[in-house]
Amino acid sequence: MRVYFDNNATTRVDDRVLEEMIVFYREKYGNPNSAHGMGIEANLHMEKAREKVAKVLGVSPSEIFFTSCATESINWILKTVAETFEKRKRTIITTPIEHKAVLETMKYLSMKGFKVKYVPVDSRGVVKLEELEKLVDEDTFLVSIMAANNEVGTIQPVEDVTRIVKKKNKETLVHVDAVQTIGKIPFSLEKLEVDYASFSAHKFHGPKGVGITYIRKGVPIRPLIHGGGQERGLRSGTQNVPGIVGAARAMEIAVEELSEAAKHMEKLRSKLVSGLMNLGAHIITPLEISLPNTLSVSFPNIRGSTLQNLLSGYGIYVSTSSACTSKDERLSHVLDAMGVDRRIAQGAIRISLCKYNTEEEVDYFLKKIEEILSFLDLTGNNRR
Ligand SMILES: Cc1ncc(COP(=O)(O)O)c(C=O)c1O
Repeated sequence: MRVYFDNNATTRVDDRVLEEMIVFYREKYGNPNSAHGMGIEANLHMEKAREKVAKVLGVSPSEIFFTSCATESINWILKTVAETFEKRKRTIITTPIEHKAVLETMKYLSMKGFKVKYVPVDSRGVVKLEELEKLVDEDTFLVSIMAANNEVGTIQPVEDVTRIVKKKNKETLVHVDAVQTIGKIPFSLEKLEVDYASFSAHKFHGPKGVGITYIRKGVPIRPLIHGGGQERGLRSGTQNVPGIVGAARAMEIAVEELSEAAKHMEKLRSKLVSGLMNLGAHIITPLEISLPNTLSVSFPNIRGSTLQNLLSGYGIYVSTSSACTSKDERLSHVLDAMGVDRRIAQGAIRISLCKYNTEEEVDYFLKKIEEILSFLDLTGNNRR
């Protein structure tokens, strides 16, 4: 049996998405920037995809730009917005629990002479709004916050964040890393005072290699990648038409089937929570304010990486922290910022579910965890 419980890292492409994409490899493979019939055809489908994405997010198609991944979208926004403000304002604010795509870009900006401020989070991983209010000042040109955390699943009060930021300084712009929201919780930009947002198709049963960037009409932005002037002169490079078509279809499906999928994942997660608690696990994820698919748990006396390896031997795939950093033995920066006890943090594994997971998989997982625990108790190996 193969059990894939690492859906915050990436997801299986939905068959319906794959089916739509294949046509654009086999038949409609024109370059969307070519002036002839095949180019026009590809362009038409790409623009239809842009319209679909815009509709789902409640914005205008002219505010949607396609990139190669969310990491590119985030780099693009943070670096070029900083560049446009360079001579007037130099403070940028974020949180310590962001994805490395944000944190490493912030490090780069700091090296370039920008002042990066971090708003602390509480023990559940929720940003401290009163601290945010204190930090935003006249010099703050951008606040970047994630809508939901990839490691523990905590959902941020994005609406309160934007309200507080704009109240304190109406010129401060807001970027939301919304990568983990689609297909898990309702997320629309329609009523949010957000200026930029980033998404990634491979996180919601779409293909790898497609980032979706929202840039509100009229806000500052410059190209990060220069060349042929695609994406209205702001992101050069021939667009990934099959990927873009797939991304739009995946987003449409994710939103149409959200309530059913969320209920299903929540049900499986509840079963996992009670099963794991019976085995002595410590639940890290703040269940009531988190993504329904995410569960960060820790067992005393077993390293998360050891448990991950043993589970992998049974064909069960979980992660110890985010996929980009899980080969790194250092403690998770997210758990550290939440003030999680070192022993608990060392034992943490992340289970992240999707619509395809089943009760049988949960039962198999719980059975194998129990076997591993009793084996370790018997042998006394692998203890910290
Ligand atoms: C919250 C968050 N932001 C950004 C990213 C980066 O996305 P991509 O893989 O599309 O670059 C990820 C992926 O792990 C993520 O979870």
